[in-house]
Amino acid sequence: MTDIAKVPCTIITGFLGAGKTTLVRHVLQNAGGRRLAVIVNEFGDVGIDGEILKGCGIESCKEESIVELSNGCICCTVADDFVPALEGLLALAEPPEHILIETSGLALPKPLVQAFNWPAIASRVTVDGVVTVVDGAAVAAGRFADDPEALKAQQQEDASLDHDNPLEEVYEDQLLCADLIVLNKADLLNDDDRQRVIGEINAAIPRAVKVVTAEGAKLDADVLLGIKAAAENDLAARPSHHDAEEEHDHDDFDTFIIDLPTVNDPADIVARIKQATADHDILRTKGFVEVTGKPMRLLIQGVGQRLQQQFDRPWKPGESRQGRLVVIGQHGLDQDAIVRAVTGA
Ligand SMILES: Nc1nc2c(ncn2[C@@H]2O[C@H](COP(=O)(O)OP(=O)(O)OP(=O)(O)O)[C@@H](O)[C@H]2O)c(=O)[nH]1
Repeated sequence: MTDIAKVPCTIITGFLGAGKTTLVRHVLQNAGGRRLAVIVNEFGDVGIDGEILKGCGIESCKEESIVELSNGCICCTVADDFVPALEGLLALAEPPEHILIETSGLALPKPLVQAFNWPAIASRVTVDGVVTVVDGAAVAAGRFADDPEALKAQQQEDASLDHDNPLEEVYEDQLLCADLIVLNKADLLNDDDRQRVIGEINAAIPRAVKVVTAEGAKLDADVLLGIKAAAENDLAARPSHHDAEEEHDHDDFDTFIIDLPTVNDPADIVARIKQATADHDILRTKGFVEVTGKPMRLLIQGVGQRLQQQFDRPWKPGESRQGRLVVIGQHGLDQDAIVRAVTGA
């Protein structure tokens, strides 16, 4: 049972680029009168997600209600960052009625749920639900499954190898913690793929969890909020690959930022990022760049080889127009080669 005196919090998790920020933005824009606040955590931050959310254009959604945590993955900075951020929101003159917490795409949600049992906050907040956003197209393409050929080669080399696929582990941890799963990017799935992916998700979770399909993460706030799971009291039902560990790290993944030169034609930089993504198996790119003669900056979002770009807002007076691109991939990225490929230098 959820204690009605506690402020409900919804944790929105899901792998890199699944559509978490898109979902949070949609909820903010369709809040149905709820006073919401957001804590948003980015891995490899150039402040893209926070800015997208602050630009939601809703009058009732004040900037002070959107807190960015960019000091690493939220699951590892609970004491230093997350708990103080939550306390800060609760101390606002008009405290939120519901808090959305967007984790980074590499965060494990369970340590965050556990944090709700910390004495400093335990009596004041509860996890209303863990919503896991899934990139349907990425799952359908086998992004998180083991590559059978690679696995065979690994095992031939060392039969005792405890096989470990970091992408799959993060993805599964996020599924296993869920109270609701949003199968997003339905526009990129045919009916057969959708059924297959739903079947795979259900098979991966030992308890019954509802899966809803969405495009652009457009779901009614009433579906997402008010689940009343009190997940912090239900940790045993949410197994994690990292249960046995005192601490975990994110060494399996690399991130770095590339300074981008001003471009004359957006098509060139987009083509270069696409090529670098393909050549180096990059998981996620996001950032912005100045285009010669344009008063707006160009926002670039890449999830695997699928790239989207749009002029998102005018440059602010006095603002640095230095373009920046965050690159995230599995450990071992060839940073120098990627910088050369993207900048054309
Ligand atoms: N085709 C398609 N693209 C989508 C959909 N939902 C989101 N996207 C796009 O996917 C990209 C990533 O979306 P985000 O909402 O930023 O994903 P995220 O999970 O917050 O990403 P990280 O915070 O980097 O992990 C953006 O370019 C979105 O426009 C969808 O339903 N269909």
